[in-house]
Amino acid sequence: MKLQLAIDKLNLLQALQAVEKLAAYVDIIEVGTPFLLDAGREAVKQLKAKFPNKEVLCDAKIMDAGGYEAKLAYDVGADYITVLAVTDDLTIKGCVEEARKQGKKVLIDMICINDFSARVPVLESLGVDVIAVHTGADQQASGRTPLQDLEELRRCVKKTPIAVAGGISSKTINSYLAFRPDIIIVGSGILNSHDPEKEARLIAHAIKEANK
Ligand SMILES: O=C(CO)[C@H](O)[C@H](O)COP(=O)(O)O
Repeated sequence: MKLQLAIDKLNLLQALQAVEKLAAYVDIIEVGTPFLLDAGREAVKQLKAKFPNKEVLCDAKIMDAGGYEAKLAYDVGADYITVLAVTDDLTIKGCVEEARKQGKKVLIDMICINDFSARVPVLESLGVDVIAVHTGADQQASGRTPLQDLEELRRCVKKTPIAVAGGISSKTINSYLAFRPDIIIVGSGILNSHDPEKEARLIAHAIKEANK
């Protein structure tokens, strides 16, 4: 089980400084969508250059032009790109083909998918590397969490690694660990905490215990 740190609301300098302090606890560094809009591919490039032993995920939330957009991210050092499960299968296929060419990975974001039992087998047949349930920031504001979605994804998936994102913190992590996701994605839980290092340590410790 890996910890992915989602960086959404920092600028590039703040992100480089934050990862410097948190790197010991983190397996995957996520250039979140708002951060990508703010800093562009330079964020992926600089984080990969500064932390070559970490995986870097570019949360481009691709919706069209799959192969082309995936290549833009992989070419600057991304190990993973994200593509939305709601999009056309051809877009996902384009991302997977580019990933296979470059030895990289595709993470599918299930945001706004309601029928998991219909969509998950198709995604698995397309050869995606990770399927993630995700309660978005706007959905979180209405009180939703990704816990039930994770439970359902665990039931529907046959072979693909799974991930979970959406408002997770050290206080709630154990309920998610019970479903054994392969990647736990945490953003605001760590970066908005009054002590980000302590929060990252607590979460990494919970994951380490679950991995035993
Ligand atoms: O993809 C995202 C927003 O679209 C976030 O990166 C993801 O939800 C994790 O952040 P948080 O833990 O703050 O919810």
